[in-house]
Formats: sequence, structure tokens, C-alpha cells
Amino acid sequence: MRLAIELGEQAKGHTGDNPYVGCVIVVDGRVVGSGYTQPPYQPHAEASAFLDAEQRGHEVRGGTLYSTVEPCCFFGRTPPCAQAIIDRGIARVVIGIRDPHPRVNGQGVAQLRAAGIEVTESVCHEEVRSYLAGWLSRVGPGHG
Ligand SMILES: Nc1c(N[C@@H]2O[C@H](COP(=O)(O)O)[C@@H](O)[C@H]2O)[nH]c(=O)[nH]c1=O
Repeated sequence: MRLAIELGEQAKGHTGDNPYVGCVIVVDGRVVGSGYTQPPYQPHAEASAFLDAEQRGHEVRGGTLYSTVEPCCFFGRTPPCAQAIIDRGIARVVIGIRDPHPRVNGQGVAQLRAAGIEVTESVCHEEVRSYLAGWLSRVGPGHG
């Protein structure tokens, strides 16, 4: 998760109204892909990490995906990350904080769990809240 936070920090200032999320995919104790949120209309952190793994020729099936923020679960400017995670056969998802967006806010986690994926929440959540403080203050107090 600390590596995901470092990656997310790299996107700060380049994601418009979106959170600057970082994502790392691990298979058998090895990082097989990683990424961070691209500018609006371009891949989210999870999609970037999947692309990275693909480009490096690494299999992600059965792996653990770490994301600083709960994966989105609706079609916005990009397709839903939760569905991509399910489709790719990820076995476990670890998140820092929930996405306070009214169309996500726990529904991304619920969708993953309904698909049989183990979800662990609130990992390094204080560090995540701290690096995302700018975005959290824009989306409102008490969120995440
Ligand atoms: N940047 C980011 C997320 N951002 C979230 O995605 C939603 C906006 O989607 P869109 O209009 O497609 O950009 C909104 O809920 C926002 O908080 N979600 C993620 O899974 N990963 C990411 O890297």
C-alpha cells in the first residue's frame, strides 16, 4: 500500500476533479503491474496497472490488487474498475479508503465481494487520507 501511495502522489495535480489514486498488483509476492490515475477520460489507476502488467507480459489472475481508493463501479468518463478487476480474476483487493462519490461509496467493495473477491479495507488509511487531503477537502468533510 505504501508503494501505491507513492505512485498516487505522482499523479497529484494531473487528475482534474478525480482522486490521484495509486495501484499495485502482486502475484506470488512479486509486483507484476502498477500505475496511477491518468488525466480525465484516460485510464484510472487500476486500469493503468492492468495495462502495465499486460505490457510486461505478466499474468494477474489470482493476484492481490492494492488501491489507495475503492475501485469505481459505474461508467463515468471511463469504464468501471470493479468490473475490470472481476473480469481479470483478481483474488483479493486491499484498499486504503472508500470513494465518497455517491455512485460508489461502498458499492465498489460490495460488487467485488459479491463476485467472491476477498476485500480488506482501511489499510494505511491515515497515510492515504493524508496524501489525498487536497481531494478529500474538495469532496467534503467526513468522506472516505
Ligand atoms: N481516479 C480514480 C477513481 N476516481 C473515481 O471514479 C469516479 C469518476 O470516474 P470517471 O468519470 O470515469 O473518471 C469518481 O467516483 C471518482 O471518485 N476511481 C478509481 O477506481 N480509480 C482511480 O484512479
